[in-house]
Amino acid sequence: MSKNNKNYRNKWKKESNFSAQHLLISKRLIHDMITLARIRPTDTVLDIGAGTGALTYPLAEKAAHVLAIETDSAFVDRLFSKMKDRSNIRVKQSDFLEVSLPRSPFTVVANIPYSITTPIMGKLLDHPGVPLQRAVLLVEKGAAKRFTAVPIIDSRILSWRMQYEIRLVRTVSPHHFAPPPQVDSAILFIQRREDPLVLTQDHPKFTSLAAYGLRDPRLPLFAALSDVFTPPQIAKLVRELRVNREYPIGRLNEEQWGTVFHTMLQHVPRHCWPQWGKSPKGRSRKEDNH
Ligand SMILES: C[S@@+](CC[C@H](N)C(=O)[O-])C[C@H]1O[C@@H](n2cnc3c(N)ncnc32)[C@H](O)[C@@H]1O
Repeated sequence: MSKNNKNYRNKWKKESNFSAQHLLISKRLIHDMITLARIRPTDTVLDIGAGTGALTYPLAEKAAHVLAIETDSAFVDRLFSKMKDRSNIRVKQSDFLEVSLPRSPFTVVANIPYSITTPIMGKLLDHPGVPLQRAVLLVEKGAAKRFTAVPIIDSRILSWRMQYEIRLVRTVSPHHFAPPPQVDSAILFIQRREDPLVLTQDHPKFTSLAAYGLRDPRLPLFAALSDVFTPPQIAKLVRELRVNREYPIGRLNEEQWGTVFHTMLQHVPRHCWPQWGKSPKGRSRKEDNH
């Protein structure tokens, strides 16, 4: 390491006490993220892990309100000292995972702490009643790939994607940050679906079906769902899905899962629906052949 780099690292270490504080230093990237978020003058925007405000201040120029959440007290002091003339910024020194989310529609634009990416995603996306409209997040590239993977073999991610479109916009190299992280990052774009594939009130039923159906994503569809649907129902279902009964369940897309779910709601007696953490009771072969 060169002497300059060493000095820089030591200085940085003194300033922060958390090794994942990779601050954004690319004006271009900040501009691109905010443009992607299509902020309107009436919007409320959350900046999760605001750091020294690289995103917070430009966001405040576009939005009605910006809520900057940050745990590090040194960063919080800097955020306060720089916000004098900005009355639409609220700084909250808090763990994001402990914060109450707004009850009215909001957007998130953030370079989040990578160490808690999945808990952050879960807090934003697990409950469709949370009025998140859109999010533009910088995350580790590996995580972005996992959230946008095709086929979808993770039932929690599938449940998110029934409510939200999730897209990996582009890879971001480490030199956009100081200090640079050891991994590539990516811009993740999350947009609430105008027509969700599952209604908010049905979401818990869907998450139970998804967890059960994807318990082994390699299973052929007829075997994976044999406790839920009767053989004639499976035969009709696979025709609608335009696949054959041997098709691995882990290869269904979001729209196909929507069809499976709505067929279950319509034609399968309630006592045969999977319940969270339990196997379905099983279909008796004598049951009606809808
Ligand atoms: C990757 S840095 C981003 C900083 C800033 N947004 C930027 O782009 O320059 C992540 C920030 O999240 C903060 N942080 C870490 N854990 C947090 C948590 N649980 N809640 C809120 N902020 C957290 C860190 O202190 C750090 O400032």
